[in-house]
Amino acid sequence: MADVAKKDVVLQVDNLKKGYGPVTIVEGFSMKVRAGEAVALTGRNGAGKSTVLRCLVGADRPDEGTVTVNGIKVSETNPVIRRDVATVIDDLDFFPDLSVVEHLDLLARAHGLEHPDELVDEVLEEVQLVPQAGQLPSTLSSGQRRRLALATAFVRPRQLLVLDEPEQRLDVEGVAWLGQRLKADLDGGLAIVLASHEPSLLEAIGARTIRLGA
Ligand SMILES: Nc1ncnc2c1ncn2[C@@H]1O[C@H](COP(=O)(O)OP(=O)(O)OP(=O)(O)O)[C@@H](O)[C@H]1O
Repeated sequence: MADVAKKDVVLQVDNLKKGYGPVTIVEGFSMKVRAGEAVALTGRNGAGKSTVLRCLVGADRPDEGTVTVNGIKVSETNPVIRRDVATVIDDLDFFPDLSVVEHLDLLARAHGLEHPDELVDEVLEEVQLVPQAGQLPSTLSSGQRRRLALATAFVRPRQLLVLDEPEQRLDVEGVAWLGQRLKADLDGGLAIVLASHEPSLLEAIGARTIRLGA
C-alpha cells in the first residue's frame, strides 16, 4: 500500500453529481485512483455503479463535478483519453460482420501496437477463443461474447481500465483467470476501476471498495 501511495494519480473524480430527470442517482462522489491500484464500486442493484462508470469514461456527462485522467478532463472524443482508457462496459458493441480475430486485429492495429499479430494470438489463447477465432460475434455463446469483450481491452494500450461487472457470465475458471490477469496488469502499473458483485474477484485483485447508495 505504501508503494501505491507514492504512485501517480491516474483518475481523479471531484464532487460528481448525476441524475436522470428529477431523480439524483449520485451526489458528492469523489475518489482518486493511482497507478497499480484497483477500486471497486459496490452496492445494490440500481445504486448508481454503472452511472458513475459511464461518467468516468465520458459516455455520460456529469451534472456537476469533474473527472480527469492523468490531469486531462475526460471526454469520449478526446484522442488522448481514448488512448489511455480501456473500457468494458457492456458486450453489445461488436461489428456484426467482423470475426473474433478480426475484432482484435482491428483494435491492435488501430492503436498502433508494434507486434499486433503476436499480441492478438496471445490474447486469443488467453481468453480461450482460439477455436472460435473465425466466428462472428452473433454465433458465440454469451460467456464467449463476454470473453471477447474482455479481450478487446487486452489488445490495446491502457493506463486506466474501467470494467462494469466483468465477471458476468464467466464460468468459475473464467473468473479465476480474470482475477489473475487483472492482478498482473495492476502489478504492471495499470489503474483499474470496476463495478462488481463478485467478492472472489475483488479479493484476487486486492481492490479497495467504495459502496454506493444505502
Ligand atoms: N438513462 C436513464 N434514464 C433514467 N434512469 C436511469 C437511466 N440510466 C440509469 N437510470 C437509473 O439510475 C439508477 C442507477 O442505475 P445504474 O445502472 O447506475 O445502477 P447499478 O448500481 O449499476 O445497478 P446494477 O447492480 O443493477 O447493475 C437506476 O435506478 C436506474 O433505473
